[in-house]
Amino acid sequence: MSETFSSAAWSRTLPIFEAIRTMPFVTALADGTLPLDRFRHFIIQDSHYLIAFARALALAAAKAPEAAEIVQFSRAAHDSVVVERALHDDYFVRFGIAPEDFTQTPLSPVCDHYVNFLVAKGFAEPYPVVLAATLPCFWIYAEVGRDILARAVRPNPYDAWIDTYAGEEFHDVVRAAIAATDRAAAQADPLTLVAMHAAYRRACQLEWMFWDSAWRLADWPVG
Ligand SMILES: Cc1ncc(C[n+]2csc(CCO)c2C)c(N)n1
Repeated sequence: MSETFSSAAWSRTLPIFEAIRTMPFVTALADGTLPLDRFRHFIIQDSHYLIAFARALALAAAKAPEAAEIVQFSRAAHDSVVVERALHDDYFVRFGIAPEDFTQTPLSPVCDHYVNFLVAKGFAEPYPVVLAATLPCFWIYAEVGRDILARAVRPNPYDAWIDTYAGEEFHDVVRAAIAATDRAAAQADPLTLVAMHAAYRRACQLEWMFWDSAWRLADWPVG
């Protein structure tokens, strides 16, 4: 049998994953030394991001060829909004982010790019490419979560965040997203496969940039 899309995509982008694993934001999150302002920046931006991610998943659900996949991706869209609400109800309170801090903070340049990338793929591309664009969000997060868990210094101010993403329940969702993407790739023509790999790589790059943006407290250079 030929190699699956997911294993080819993972090995082609391994240097990006390695770069994410070792970046200052992720390292500081694991050892508990991450300055609060950087975590605050990250969760405010993530809150914006999760809504767009949900929209892209809902578009994937609408394009899915099988009823089971409509359920799978509309449930993932639902879960993404639930995670977003939990950020407000739990993390925003815990880390001292007032509702107006959120409403008055626009999307950072990187978040804006990632959001527009996901929504554009959702509207303009066929089902397999939409899945490839959304897969790194699931997969890289799960692997980074696992990796952080393995070296986390406990107790850690970010324990709750770490435990969510390293949990087995989340890994089941990730495995299902990988399997659906591989099924879609197995039916895809060569040009669609090329587009899938390009979308997957770009999303990996944006995952790296998202953490980096929070570490730098990045904002628009002119306002
Ligand atoms: C930039 C960024 N990338 C990935 C995730 C992870 N994530 C968010 S929702 C979801 C699936 C639905 O629960 C996953 C995997 C994130 N939070 N922020």
